[in-house]
Amino acid sequence: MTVDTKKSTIKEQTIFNHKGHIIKTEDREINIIARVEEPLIVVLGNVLSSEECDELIKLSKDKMQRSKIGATRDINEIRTSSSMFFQENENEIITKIEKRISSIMNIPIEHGDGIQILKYAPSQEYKAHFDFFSKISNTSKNNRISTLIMYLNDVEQGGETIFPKLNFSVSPQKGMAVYFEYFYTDTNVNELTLHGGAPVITGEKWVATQWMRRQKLR
Ligand SMILES: O=C(O)CCC(=O)C(=O)O
Ligand SMILES: [Fe+2]
Repeated sequence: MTVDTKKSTIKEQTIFNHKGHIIKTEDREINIIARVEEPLIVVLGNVLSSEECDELIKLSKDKMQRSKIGATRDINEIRTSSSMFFQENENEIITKIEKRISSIMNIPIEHGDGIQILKYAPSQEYKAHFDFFSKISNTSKNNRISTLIMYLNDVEQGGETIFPKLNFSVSPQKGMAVYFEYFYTDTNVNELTLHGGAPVITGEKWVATQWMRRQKLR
C-alpha cells in the first residue's frame, strides 16, 4: 500500500498578479528582484526614486511621534520607533506614490490605511508581529490583507525586515520595498507572514508602509 504523504500542491490564489521581471506602472517601471511563493513575499526594486524617498522623510520629519499600537493606542515596547500617517491624497507626491502602490498591490487605494512613515534610531526595533488583526478584535471585520514596506534610506547596520518563521530577511535599501500578503484561506499560511524590524545598530532607518484592507475604507 502506498501512503500519500505529500501536502496539497494546489497553490492558493494571490492578490499580487504580476509575472516576469518588471511591473509597468503609470509613471515607473518596478523591478521584481526575488520572490517566495507561499506565503507570497516579493522583493521589489526601483519603487521610489531617491528624490521621492528624501521628500517623504522631509515631509514627515517634524510630525513624528512615538509609535502607538493596538486598540488602546498605548505606547508599547513591541514597537519603539516613531511614526506618522499621511492622509489619502494629502499632497501631490503622496497622490503620485499612492497610484503607483495601488498598481503594484493590485488593489484600489480606497482599501488602504494612509501611508505610514516609521523612523528607527539606533537600538529601536519592531518586534515580530502580524499586520492582520486578531479575530476577536473589532477591526478584523475589515481586516488587513497585504503590506508594502518601502525603504526610504540606506541603513548603515541592522534594521533588516525579518520573517522568523521562514528564516528570511530583507536588507533595507533606499528606494526598494518588500511586499507580502496574508489573505489565504489556510490560516497557517497567513501566520507564516510573522515579521518584524530588527534593531537598528548604526544609522537611522526610515520606512513607508502601506497596508491594504479587504473592503474599502472610504
Ligand atoms: O521596519 C520594518 O522593517 C517592518 C515594518 C512593519 O512591520 C510594518 O510597518 O508593519
Ligand atoms: Fe508589520
